[in-house]
Amino acid sequence: ATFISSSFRHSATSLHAKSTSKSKSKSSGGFGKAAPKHPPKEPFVYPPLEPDVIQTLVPPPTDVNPNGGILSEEIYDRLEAIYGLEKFNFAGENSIYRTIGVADDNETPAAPTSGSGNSLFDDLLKVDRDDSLDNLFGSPTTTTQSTEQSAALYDLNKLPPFKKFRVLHTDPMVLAVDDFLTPAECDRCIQVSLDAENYQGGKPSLNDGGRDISPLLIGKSLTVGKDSRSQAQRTSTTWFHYYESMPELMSKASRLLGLEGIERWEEPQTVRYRRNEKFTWHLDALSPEAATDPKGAGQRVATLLVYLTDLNKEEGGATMFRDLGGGNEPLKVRPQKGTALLFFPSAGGIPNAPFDIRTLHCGEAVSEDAENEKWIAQLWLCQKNYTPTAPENNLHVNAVEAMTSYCDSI
Ligand SMILES: O=C(O)CCC(=O)C(=O)O
Ligand SMILES: [Fe+2]
Repeated sequence: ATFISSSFRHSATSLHAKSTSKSKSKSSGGFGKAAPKHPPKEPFVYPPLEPDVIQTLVPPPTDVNPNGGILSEEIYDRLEAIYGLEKFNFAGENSIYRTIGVADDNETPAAPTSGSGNSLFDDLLKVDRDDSLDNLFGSPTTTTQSTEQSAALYDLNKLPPFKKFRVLHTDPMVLAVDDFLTPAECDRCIQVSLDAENYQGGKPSLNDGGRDISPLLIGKSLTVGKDSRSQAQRTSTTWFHYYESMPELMSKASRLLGLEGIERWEEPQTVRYRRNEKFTWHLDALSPEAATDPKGAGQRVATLLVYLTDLNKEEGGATMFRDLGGGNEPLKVRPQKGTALLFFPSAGGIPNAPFDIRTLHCGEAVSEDAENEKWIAQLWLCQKNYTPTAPENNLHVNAVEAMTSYCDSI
């Protein structure tokens, strides 16, 4: 147990590593992410799930349509009861969303009843937690650290509900939403990132009002070596974007989760994996310390990742969930252009745990001879309103105009 808890602490500390050339402290990652500058000498090995926890796993339904289909009532019920998403993919044509009553704000998220006993994670779970963590998925808080007032002018109802779901795992819930972004929208997300790289130090990208909206590039690609040091790292490149330069992603992500505004989303990111690049096993949830920082936005409650390029089975680049494959194999999600992957890093799992250890995942290496590079766009939803820190002066409210015209254009 001592080994485990100190290792976790090491990972949590790495969250505070400075990693940008603009001397801005910015972490791209969650709990357990390796810091680019001071990687551990050996890759961190996560302990296997304990038998009690393994028993809580519920595989996907057997009648999954490989081409995607609408969600069953049971899945909508789970999304509401466990994850607090009362308006997930809310009413519309072909949507089976129905009103089941508003969840009690004081209710603790449903969790499996089997106890953790002498869990290897007991030390970790004893960390003092803010009471609000017991209410992870309650209604969005009305208080915000940020001074912005983003009166939502956009009408997310103008976007049609999503219809092509694949339930990849039931508990913890892992969903794929096919055709989430159009191919053109995927290409644009990549182009916005590449333009910034080309103009780095040169001509900035300007919005209609003349404001510089170039994304911030934070991780230069590192060559993967054969030694364990380099293999322990994220070797890809990450961009932090202005909300206003990603109106499609912000609008559709909020529409999917049934949110009315975008204030709880962290900065949109894009990640590029060249051949041989990868991201090792980690949890997206924040460390208990970071998640309970009164100045912060609480825990990360949802991860939404959109594949911007296609890679076939042989080309690698899958998102892998170590413990959700139903055997010794991990659950592998192949990058399919336009498909969104949604999972929940911090609800469920073992009772009273500050995160869901069952969602341990990684970005598999892109193979040497893959035809396409792997590109993803990624968003994290926080428990409370989030105050963006990158790029400079990034504000949710600045996206209202772009999102309004995007929603109006649909
Ligand atoms: O690239 C992937 O498939 C996973 C990326 C990821 O898990 C992350 O960036 O947190
Ligand atoms: Fe992740």
